[in-house]
Amino acid sequence: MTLEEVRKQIDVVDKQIKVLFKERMILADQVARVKAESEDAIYKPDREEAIITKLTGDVDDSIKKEYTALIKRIMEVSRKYQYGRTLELRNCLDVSFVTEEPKVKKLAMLKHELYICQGYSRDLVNTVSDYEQVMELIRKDEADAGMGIFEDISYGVSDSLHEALTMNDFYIYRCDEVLDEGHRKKVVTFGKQLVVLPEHNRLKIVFVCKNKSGSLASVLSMISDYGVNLTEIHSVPFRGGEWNYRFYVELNGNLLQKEIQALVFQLINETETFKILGSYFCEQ
Ligand SMILES: O=C(O)C(=O)C[C@]1(C(=O)O)C=C[C@@H](O)C=C1
Repeated sequence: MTLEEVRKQIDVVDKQIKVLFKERMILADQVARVKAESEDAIYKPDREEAIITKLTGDVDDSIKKEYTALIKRIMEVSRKYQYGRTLELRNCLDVSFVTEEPKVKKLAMLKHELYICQGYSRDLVNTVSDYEQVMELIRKDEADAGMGIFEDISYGVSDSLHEALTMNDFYIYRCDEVLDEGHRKKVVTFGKQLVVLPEHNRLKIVFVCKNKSGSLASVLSMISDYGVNLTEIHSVPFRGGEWNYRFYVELNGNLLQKEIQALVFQLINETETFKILGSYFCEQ
């Protein structure tokens, strides 16, 4: 057979797959409706495992892994579709945010970072020695917001600020690039509430995924399935406890967009822990 002839046959098979795929998505929509009514979880790992075992049992070893990958993928896109449909059917995204930036009269910062203070008079900045204290001042309403160096092009990310935001439920709502003696730094402003403005183009998230093969890959392919660009990723091991990692990710998108809401909804439901760390505008 010539290449042309084989390709013609592939085209025929692809058409058949397309018909069946559309039928399957109609069924996925029906599942989503039933589950939206009963408020049942979309992701059912046991059911997926049972489907894989049943279908792959009689498949030749030479294509078993490939077939398993295909079935997994079909169920992944089925879930993606269901998350989007569910959000249309019932407003169940449990993320609260405000749509106005806070007015900042008093700012809290680390003493040794005062030199990067953006747009505020240094006399009005309350300086302390660690981020826990910065956040404590905001909590006690002795400051309206905090500011700190989040990333430095020469030295990397600030683990302590990432950790403090994660552990204290604080959110970034501004990100400015500052040039300091040739070092480019990302300086963020953060506060007690998640602020989402229409002009924001970044969403910072942190998640922990199951410590098993393919978990991180499936989260990354999920992000890509939504057509969302991932602009930064790094991992940090947990302090103490079991050996596992937190993944910090910056996405290109805005929480007011339906697709981003569906992605967040899926991440909340399919990762071990998930948190939004901020929404902001970034020029880069
Ligand atoms: O059976 C279900 O509960 C479904 O939601 C359907 C389906 C599938 O597409 O086969 C999708 C998601 C679940 O994780 C399991 C299976």
